Amino acid sequence: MIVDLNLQNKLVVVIGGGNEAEKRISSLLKQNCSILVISDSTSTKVNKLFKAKKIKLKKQKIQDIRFISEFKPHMIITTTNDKKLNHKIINASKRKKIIAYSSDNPEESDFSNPAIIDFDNTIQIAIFTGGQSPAMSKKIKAKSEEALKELITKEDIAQIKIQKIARKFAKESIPSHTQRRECLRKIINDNEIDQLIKDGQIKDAEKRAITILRNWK
Ligand SMILES: C[C@@]1(CC(=O)O)C2=NC(=C\c3[nH]c(c(CCC(=O)O)c3CC(=O)O)Cc3[nH]c(c(CC(=O)O)c3CCC(=O)O)/C=C3\N/C(=C\2)[C@@H](CCC(=O)O)[C@]3(C)CC(=O)O)/[C@H]1CCC(=O)O
Ligand SMILES: NC(=O)c1ccc[n+]([C@@H]2O[C@H](COP(=O)([O-])OP(=O)(O)OC[C@H]3O[C@@H](n4cnc5c(N)ncnc54)[C@H](O)[C@@H]3O)[C@@H](O)[C@H]2O)c1
Repeated sequence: MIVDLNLQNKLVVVIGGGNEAEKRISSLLKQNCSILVISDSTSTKVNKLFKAKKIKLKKQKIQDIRFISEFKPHMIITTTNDKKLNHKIINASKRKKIIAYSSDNPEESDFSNPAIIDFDNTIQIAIFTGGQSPAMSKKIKAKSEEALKELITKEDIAQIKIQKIARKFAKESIPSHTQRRECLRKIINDNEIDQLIKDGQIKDAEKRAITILRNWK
């Protein structure tokens, strides 16, 4: 089942600082969570992220699971090339009811990582084969990305941003769920908003959406 984790303001500990850590960290960076990497050695990319203050880093070889009680993370991702250690960490996380992921142990991890096609940090499309073939996920991602770029336009992304503002306003000003839905649909299908977005007049498109909301009865 593909779900979206809410990691807002949570601490995520990543053990290991190699290739796999890089992949997991780059997904986490989009989540507005704190990231602490603990690893005895780190790749250039991980070092750069530390220098840019995007992540915290502890250069340390993990030998036991004391870091769990020390940092009390919400989630633990272990990416070391030491299978025994990864296993020890995932077992301890489970005992402590902490969400856990191990790069070499999909069966015992609490979640999986699909291949993600991202549009402007606004739309994410996931490709997943249920662990059958990561390489095929990668291939299908590359194929789909080209086709989807034709389908999903800048205008769609702008409309999503307008809808975000409009939904907040609608939740405060229109009490009925059915009416809110109708009003938001009207904004999506409004020709004037559509044209303003196409002309790059995003502020005016937002204003027009708010006018529709204000006049809704
Ligand atoms: C899609 C993607 C997303 C991402 O990683 O973010 C992803 N793997 C990617 C690439 C990739 N990974 C591997 C290869 C080499 C070929 C091969 O082995 O097949 C390639 C291809 C390449 O690199 O070219 C090796 C590998 N992968 C896993 C294991 C462990 C095991 O199977 O036990 C091993 C063996 C390690 C070893 O041999 O030591 C396990 C998983 N990999 C998953 C995701 C999950 C299932 C996803 C699904 O079913 O769709 C799962 C189950 C992990 C999970 O639970 O999250 C990303 C491409 C996306 C992109 O590039 O955008
Ligand atoms: N899920 C996937 O898609 C996928 C893909 C490739 C590899 N893997 C698996 O992920 C694991 C890691 O692969 P990688 O390519 O990132 O390896 P890597 O060698 O690039 O990185 C391993 C990192 O772990 C650190 N480390 C090792 N022992 C440690 C310890 N005791 N304490 C702290 N840090 C320690 C190393 O310093 C290094 O930074 C492998 O077990 C591999 O089988 C999974």
